Amino acid sequence: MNFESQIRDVPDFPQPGILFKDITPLLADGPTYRAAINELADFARQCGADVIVGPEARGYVVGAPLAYATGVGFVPVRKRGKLPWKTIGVEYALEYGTDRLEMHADAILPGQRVLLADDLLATGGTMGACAALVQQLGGVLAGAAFLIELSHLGGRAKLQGIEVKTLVQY
Ligand SMILES: O=P(O)(O)OC[C@H]1O[C@H](OP(=O)(O)OP(=O)(O)O)[C@H](O)[C@@H]1O
Ligand SMILES: Nc1ncnc2[nH]cnc12
Repeated sequence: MNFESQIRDVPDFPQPGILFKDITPLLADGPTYRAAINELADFARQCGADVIVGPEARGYVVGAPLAYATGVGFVPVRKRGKLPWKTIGVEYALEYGTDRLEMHADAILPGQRVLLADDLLATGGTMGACAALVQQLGGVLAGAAFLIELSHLGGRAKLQGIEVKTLVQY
């Protein structure tokens, strides 16, 4: 399946100098979206994932169908102030800005095998923060799955020791 042909480049979004990788054409094409999730689901099964963790918002369009496909649960990571229950949180840096990510304090059980999922790995700030949240709760990082990797931004360095699967690399 040619995933790359369904990813649109948008220069200077959301700010000058950023080449934004727009996945909405891929999501809008049913067979391509399904093939992408199926490929990442095979990886999730190989990792022996007990639960999928994904950050808002685009992490949900990868993480939630992966959870459904593999029959495990999904845990949302949200930006500050959005989760209703007791949370743990971590500050993180993005390719364009900084923010705080939070997870419910009871979301992961100690020893659970966690697969991290998102649409895109850039600097690794988001996934590094998700990994830190999982580790704070005693989860085991079983792997990390993405549609896209921007290799020149070196995000894998923030996921050392974790098996990483990406479908399209730039
Ligand atoms: O590897 P990084 O440098 O952390 O960048 C990747 C993250 O940036 C984007 O999310 P964004 O924070 O723009 O939020 P969104 O999903 O709500 O658009 C993307 O969906 C990843 O989560
Ligand atoms: N270049 C990029 N395109 C789309 N999403 C991103 N998240 C961080 N960097 C991005």
